[in-house]
Formats: sequence, C-alpha cells, structure tokens
Amino acid sequence: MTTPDNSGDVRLSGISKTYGAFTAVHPLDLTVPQGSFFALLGASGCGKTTTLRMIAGLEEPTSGAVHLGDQEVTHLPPYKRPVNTVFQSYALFPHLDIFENVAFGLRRRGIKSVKKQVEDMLELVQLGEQARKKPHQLSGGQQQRVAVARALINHPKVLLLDEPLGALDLKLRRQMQLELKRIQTEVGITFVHVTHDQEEAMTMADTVAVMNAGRVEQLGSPTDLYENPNTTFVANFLGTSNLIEAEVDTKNGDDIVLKAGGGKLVLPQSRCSAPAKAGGKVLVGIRPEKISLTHADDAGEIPEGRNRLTGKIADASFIGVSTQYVIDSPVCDELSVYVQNVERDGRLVPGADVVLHWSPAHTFGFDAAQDIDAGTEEEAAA
Ligand SMILES: Nc1ncnc2c1ncn2[C@@H]1O[C@H](COP(=O)(O)OP(=O)(O)OP(=O)(O)O)[C@@H](O)[C@H]1O
Repeated sequence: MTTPDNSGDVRLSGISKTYGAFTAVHPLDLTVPQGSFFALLGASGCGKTTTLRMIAGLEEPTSGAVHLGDQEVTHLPPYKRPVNTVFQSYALFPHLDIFENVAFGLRRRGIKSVKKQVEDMLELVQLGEQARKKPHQLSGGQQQRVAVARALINHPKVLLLDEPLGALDLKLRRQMQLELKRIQTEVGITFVHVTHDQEEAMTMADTVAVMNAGRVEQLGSPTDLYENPNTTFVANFLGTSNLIEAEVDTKNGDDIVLKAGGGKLVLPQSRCSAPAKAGGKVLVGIRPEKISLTHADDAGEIPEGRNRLTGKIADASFIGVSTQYVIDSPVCDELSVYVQNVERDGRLVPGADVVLHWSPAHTFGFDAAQDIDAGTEEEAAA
C-alpha cells in the first residue's frame, strides 16, 4: 500500500501575531489538506493576509508553529519553503516578454533547457499565443495568469494567492475565478486564497475559513457556511440573512419548537448549534430566497407544516430575475424576501398584508451569546 502524499498539507498550530499591544491574529489552529482549494475570507483588517504571510514565511508568528506536510517551517525563510505567492500586483518584469517572465524562476536556479516547461505552463494558463508579448500588451486577467504560471513553474507544494483578482473588473474577475479553479484542479496542488469577496470564495474554494477580528468564526464548505451559519457575522457576511430572536419552547422529536413574537417556529435540531433547553435564547435564521410570500387573503391555501409569520409589505423592488420585498413583521422589521418572477401576484405591493412561509428544513439557528466573544462586523471593518 502506498502512503498518501501529504506534502502539500498546511498545518497551523496555535499561530498568532501581535503588533505591540494589538493582536492581528489570535492563536489559530487550521489544517488545509493537500490538493484542496482553501479560502481565507473576511473584511479588511481581519487578519487574513497576516495569516497567509505567516504560511509564506514573510511574517514571523508571535507564537505557534507552521507545518507544510511533515516539515516544520516556522522559522524557515520564504525561499526555503515549498510555497509560492501570487500577489494582487502582478509584479511582472516589464522589460521581459511573457516567456522570459515565466522562465525566470527556472533560469535563476541555473536550469538551461526551459523551453518545454515554459511552453507547457503557458498552455496551462492558456497563453501559448502570447509568449513573445511584453506584459503591458496583455489585459489584466492575462497578466495575472502569467503571474500564476510564473509561480507554478517552480512546482511549489502550496500556492498562496493574496487577493489576486482584486485589481480586475467584475466581469474579468468572474472569468478568472473559474480559470483559477480549473488550473488548481489540473495541477492538483494546495491553493490558499485570501479574499474579501464572498462570492469569489464560494465559487472557487472547497473549504472556506471566515475570519473576523483575528479569529476564524466558522470553517466549512461554501454550502455549509451558507446553509448553516453559526454566528450573526457569518450569516450576514455570506449573503443576506433574516435573523429573528426566539426562545426555546419545547422539543418535539428531532425538532425544536420556538416562540417568536406571538407564534411558533420549528427548527430541526440538526440545524441548530445552540443547546435546546427550554427558555434558551436562539437566533433563528432564514435566507430571503427560501421564503414564499402569500397574500393574507389566501393564507388558507398555505400547506400545513410550514413555518409562518405575518407581515406587511414595506417595499418591493423589481430587479428582473426576482422581486425583492422588504416586509415589516411583528417579530422583526425589515425582513427580506426574494421571489423569482415566474407568475407575479399583482396584489403583492407595498401596504399589502402577507404571510411569509418556509420549510423548517431551511431554517437555521444558533446561540445568540456566541456572537459576543467573537467580535463584531464593525470591529472587523475598523
Ligand atoms: N506591520 C504591521 N504593524 C502593525 N499592524 C499591522 C501590521 N500589519 C498588519 N497590521 C494590522 O493587523 C490587522 C490585520 O491585517 P491584515 O493585513 O492581515 O488584514 P486583512 O484581513 O488581510 O486586510 P486587507 O484585506 O485590508 O489586507 C490590521 O488591523 C492591520 O492594520
């Protein structure tokens, strides 16, 4: 039996970084498995770049250890680590053509026959035709692909990407996200990607660590994080959430029955990270697109077994694919509801009384108290 290759595992054990009295990264334990696409996601100043720089060796941790595979690299300089970093500024050599930019790392190591390797790498990033152009003759996205090729030609075990798409316009960024994902799948090495763009992290990464004020608030697949956030910060940082304060009433098999306003809501225990003891406070969440909206006159037609709230439409914005409603409700003002524009009910206009209803299976819940120690969105953004 062959031993699985773990040389591209990244293991952080209790690493932290302080600058004087300020803690940029609190002690952090994190394992990124070999061959995965991992994203560190968070608002500006949350410590994601500092974490990446500690993996790269560009920043010395205040405490803790960094392992790449079985090798401890905590005190190794960057050039002795099997990693390469791609930055937002492409840092290409303007006087060298694309071929020579990519060949640079090989030539510096004294490798003479570089042609095949460089050509293969240019094929990988789909720039075979551009080899003899200078960087200024390429678009931003193409230049970023050259930067990726230049990093990959050194065969790192781990590629670190620090907001690599930050300088590109939205359309190009979307294209490059798919392109980077394709390249990662093809080369099969570990990618650790830093971004503040939740859509970018969700499009590309297998696993996302959401950082807030120097800590990882939640770690999981994009679907886990979106469908089952454990804190207010995560619920609001990844998309839009409606959060409702509720109190545990009873347990009914695998369901928790909650009191919210005058009514009851059902939340599966498996989707609640708070302990379900009677009287306990839970924040109940529901994504806007999971909610259906029925005019109050038709409330009798809503099937049994759905969670429901009453409300009044405060605002309705037609945005083509969907209509986005803001609903005032006794349990929460400004609930967001997105309804696909399939068959529009002309009565759903501002002022109309409505019933909001959704499946308990789409409801998530967490302990409101958890948010307090983890810092706030404002702190992270400061
Ligand atoms: N050399 C330094 N000296 C003092 N404080 C620093 C230093 N480097 C970073 N910081 C602070 O540490 C915190 C985390 O910085 P970091 O660059 O890791 O954040 P970030 O999440 O990557 O943000 P951004 O997306 O804006 O780069 C910030 O408050 C920053 O001001």
